[in-house]
Amino acid sequence: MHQRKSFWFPGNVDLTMSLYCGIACRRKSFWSYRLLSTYVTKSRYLFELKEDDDACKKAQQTGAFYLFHSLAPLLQKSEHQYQAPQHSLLELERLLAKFGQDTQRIEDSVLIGCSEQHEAWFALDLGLNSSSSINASLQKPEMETELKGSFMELRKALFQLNTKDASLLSTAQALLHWHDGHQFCSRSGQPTKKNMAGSKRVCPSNKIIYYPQMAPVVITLVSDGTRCLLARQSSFPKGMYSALAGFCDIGESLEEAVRREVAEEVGLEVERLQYSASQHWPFPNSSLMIACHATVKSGQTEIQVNLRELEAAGWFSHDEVATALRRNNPYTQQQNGTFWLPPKLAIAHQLIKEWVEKPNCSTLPA
Ligand SMILES: NC(=O)c1ccc[n+]([C@@H]2O[C@H](COP(=O)([O-])OP(=O)(O)OC[C@H]3O[C@@H](n4cnc5c(N)ncnc54)[C@H](O)[C@@H]3O)[C@@H](O)[C@H]2O)c1
Ligand SMILES: [Mg+2]
Repeated sequence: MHQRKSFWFPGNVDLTMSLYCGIACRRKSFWSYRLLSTYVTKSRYLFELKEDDDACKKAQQTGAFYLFHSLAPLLQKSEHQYQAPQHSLLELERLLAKFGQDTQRIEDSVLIGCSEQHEAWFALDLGLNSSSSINASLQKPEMETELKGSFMELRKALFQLNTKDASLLSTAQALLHWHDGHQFCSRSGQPTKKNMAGSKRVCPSNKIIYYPQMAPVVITLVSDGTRCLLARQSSFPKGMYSALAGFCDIGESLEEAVRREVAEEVGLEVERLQYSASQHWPFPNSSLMIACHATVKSGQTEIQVNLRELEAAGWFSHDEVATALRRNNPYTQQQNGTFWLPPKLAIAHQLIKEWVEKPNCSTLPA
């Protein structure tokens, strides 16, 4: 889920293949497609499915579907983990027929990715009211029995999924959630219509196009050179402390948002800033978490907690944080009363871990 530091070539992109592809594209010959890297052909295939409703419908024939009920993904338990089962179009049609539903409902599905072999992946919610089908939501317990799994709240399940499923289901849930909340045009009040892939909705009366949105959020680990600042909101699970987070205001740069949020929440001014990584976060609505390290001026470390935003904030030593990372088991720590950190999948955890490994990471002026 984490997008690492390089903006242009994330970790798994083969640079040689990308350069090769550049040459192939300029030649424009029939064999150029064969020279494109797997990643490029996959990206272009997904782009085609978003743009072309017929191609997307065709992709459903050989595609795989992830099922949801009222935004909770269908999961099956295997040993220590949960996994998200896939269903073929045929299996889905049979399931809908068994529950007296028409196959029109499949048009509510959204495209969430594809395999390297171009098997397209879709997500479909069987619990939300359907805009394509007149039938109401399907009964959850009956569906769970039939599907040999359970629809689990994503927030509870996310940390027990493998990285691929966690990322796919977060994308799927965010997209299904967005469609559910954008059924009508805010200008005309008329029902909007989604394209086959679910990458946009259009108002048929005035042609306004609505695209799925994410809110940018900055998350900052503030350090004074030797200690880092962790805080908690009253809504956090008992004992959990995290880095400072906040939504960007309209018109703000990333740097401005970091400075303002730190000032607002703990009354400090940051001096130096370094971008670390980013992450899509589906709760409560889609956010793009942008993680940074920042440093306060030495001697200006007195925290003034904004109690409208936070319950508590404090400076933690390198040893304290390193120890908390090593024993990061929320269940035992809640009982012991010791503080604990967000789970591995959350970008806050990665940011804190990065600081523990390299405490002087904030080097750029804010
Ligand atoms: N993945 C992670 O590691 C991680 C860690 C911490 C926080 N987060 C996420 O970051 C988000 C923001 O953190 P925060 O709650 O401290 O933000 P915040 O400090 O900006 O405070 C939230 C308040 O900001 C206002 N606000 C402004 N724009 C908003 C918008 N677009 N949507 C909702 N509220 C908006 C609301 O009044 C809201 O109550 C949260 O949704 C949280 O789930 C993720
Ligand atoms: Mg905040």
